[in-house]
Amino acid sequence: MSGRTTALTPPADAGPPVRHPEAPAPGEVIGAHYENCFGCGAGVPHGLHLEVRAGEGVAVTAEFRVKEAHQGAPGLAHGGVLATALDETLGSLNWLTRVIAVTGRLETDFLLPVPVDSVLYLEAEAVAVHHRKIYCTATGRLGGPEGPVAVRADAVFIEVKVEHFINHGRPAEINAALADPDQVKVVRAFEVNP
Ligand SMILES: CCCCCCCC(=O)SCCNC(=O)CCNC(=O)[C@H](O)C(C)(C)COP(=O)(O)OP(=O)(O)OC[C@H]1O[C@@H](n2cnc3c(N)ncnc32)[C@H](O)[C@@H]1OP(=O)(O)O
Repeated sequence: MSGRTTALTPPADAGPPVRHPEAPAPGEVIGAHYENCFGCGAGVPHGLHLEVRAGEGVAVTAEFRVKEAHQGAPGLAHGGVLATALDETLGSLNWLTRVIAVTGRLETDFLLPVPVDSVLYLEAEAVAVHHRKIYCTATGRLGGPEGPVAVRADAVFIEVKVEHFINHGRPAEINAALADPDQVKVVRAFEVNP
């Protein structure tokens, strides 16, 4: 055992998440953070193409239309794809706090089958912060933002430095992302505070 705690329940001395003063206004489309991101990028033909909007506090909403390329069983979304949709929505919270963080733990409940062509209405919220750990939760509903919950997740994201990506990412993509003349795109590729 490493001795480190991976629990999804915040410790008693955890604090509230803090919305960055320049976070997008509630209702504003946040947009893709990186065009080659499988979750949100327009450059990935079979990607999820999530459209994420800022919510109140440290919360976001997103919509994901399930396509044929996302099947597991015939006519139904693959569970791993649904977990990806939850993960990507949770990852978008980074842009509201302007903290760079990656998924450490993601625990998912699959409650209802999700058919191809249906729209999953996603919502994610950061609930607590303890040092580098951000505790957050997400749901995906069918039929509308108030519909029945089909999938849900609890997660712990871990704050990292931008070096996490620069040291571990394939150099071709890292160099291309850093070379983009659009500085907002550069910082968003790594969800870094500009
Ligand atoms: C740019 C944004 C894109 C968003 C896309 C959607 C989000 C994603 O999918 S991100 C990609 C998937 N995730 C990854 O690739 C992460 C891979 N893992 C890692 O790189 C490392 O394990 C990392 C950085 C998470 C932690 O490593 P390290 O920095 O050494 O942390 P470490 O010092 O061990 O632990 C720090 C704290 O985090 C906690 N922690 C570490 N790992 C976990 C875990 N898996 N679960 C819960 N807590 C954890 C530790 O308990 C410790 O807490 P405390 O301070 O209370 O003791």
